[in-house]
Amino acid sequence: MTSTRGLEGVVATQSSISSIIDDTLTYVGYNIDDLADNASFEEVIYLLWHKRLPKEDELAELKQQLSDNMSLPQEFLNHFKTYPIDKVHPMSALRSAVSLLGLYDEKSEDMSDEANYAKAINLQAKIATIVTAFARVRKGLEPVAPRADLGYAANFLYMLSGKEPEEIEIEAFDKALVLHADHELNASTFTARVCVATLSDMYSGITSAIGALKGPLHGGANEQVMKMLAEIGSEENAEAYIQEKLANREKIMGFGHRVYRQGDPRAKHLREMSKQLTKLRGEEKWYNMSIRVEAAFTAQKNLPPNVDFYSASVYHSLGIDHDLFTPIFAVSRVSGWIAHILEQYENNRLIRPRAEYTGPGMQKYIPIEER
Ligand SMILES: CC(=O)SCCNC(=O)CCNC(=O)[C@H](O)C(C)(C)COP(=O)(O)OP(=O)(O)OC[C@H]1O[C@@H](n2cnc3c(N)ncnc32)[C@H](O)[C@@H]1OP(=O)(O)O
Ligand SMILES: O=C([O-])CC(=O)C(=O)O
Repeated sequence: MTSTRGLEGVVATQSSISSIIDDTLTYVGYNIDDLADNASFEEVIYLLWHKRLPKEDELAELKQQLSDNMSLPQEFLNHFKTYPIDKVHPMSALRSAVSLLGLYDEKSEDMSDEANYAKAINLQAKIATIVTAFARVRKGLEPVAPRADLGYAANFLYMLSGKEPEEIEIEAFDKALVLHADHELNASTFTARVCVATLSDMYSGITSAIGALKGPLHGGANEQVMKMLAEIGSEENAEAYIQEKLANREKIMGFGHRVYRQGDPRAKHLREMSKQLTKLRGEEKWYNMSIRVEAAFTAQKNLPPNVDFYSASVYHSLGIDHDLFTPIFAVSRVSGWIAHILEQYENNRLIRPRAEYTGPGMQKYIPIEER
């Protein structure tokens, strides 16, 4: 029995949700470039959950269901406010809050299709409210209630700032949500599938997935990218900074990928968005710095930027706190996690691989006084 480090190249399941073939990403057969340019996040949610694009009335119904379920129960908010949330990372708060959400759902253990769909809507709708409420409560501000007349992306930005977002902000944020929604069997999606393959409930699956997304080798990289850009500080420092990090054999966050070889197709969209938004804000330095970091890094290592690299300067330009970048990834990716959880339930088998044992051979127990 031999093992493969990090399960590289191992095909662990079948899925008809998203594919990465020859560096091309598709959701249910639609190229991500096509979706990024044309689809709204709500359309993508529908696509991932139903494996087809919605008709107008179906999309309207989904939007209504999300809107109807966005508000958090007052008891939940009261409980949430008792956390020491000014001291914790928002991904830790989100992980615990999603777990808590399960306690407020009387049907959390009901495994019928209807109950699972209701859980899907509840999670997708409320995750935006949880992240934005957290962001405000930790600053001593009251949460802002969602507005029924706003779409998902607009509502997120509105609940975060309390101000009606500009059209360009809504479009950029919506596109970022589309780009992050699903990604085949990435670490957090695999985690969600492993969890629910024991026939555990959807809240448990999403809570586990949030824990996996949090790490800096996965979704947590976007926050680290912004930290790096802030450390670099000015465009002229980019090359020297990268040289020093590489000389110390440190990883540069936002570069490299387990599956893509020529590059992550999502990065070019985020690069363009970063260019536009930093210009709009008069803060081109973040884009210019990112371009110089990319050039300096790729001149040394053949590892192109991944989805996390340019999303950092995009979210920064939208005025979002840096430690909310990964929770925003979760707000989008929960749509993909849910699709994979539903697919897992549909044709379930326990996921239980083997380990190649590398410990000592058979030993005889030695009584404690003789050791
Ligand atoms: C949404 C997402 O999850 S996208 C990924 C987000 N994560 C990051 O951006 C973190 C930085 N990148 C990385 O750590 C990696 O590229 C990963 C985790 C994404 C992929 O990792 P793996 O496929 O396991 O590759 P692994 O980490 O083994 O790297 C292979 C080699 O490339 C190097 N390498 C990979 N990524 C980087 C990087 N970002 N900076 C410097 N070197 C790197 C490694 O040091 C290693 O070199 P070595 O063979 O000389 O030791
Ligand atoms: O697929 C991966 O390993 C990581 C990734 O890019 C994602 O989850 O979007």
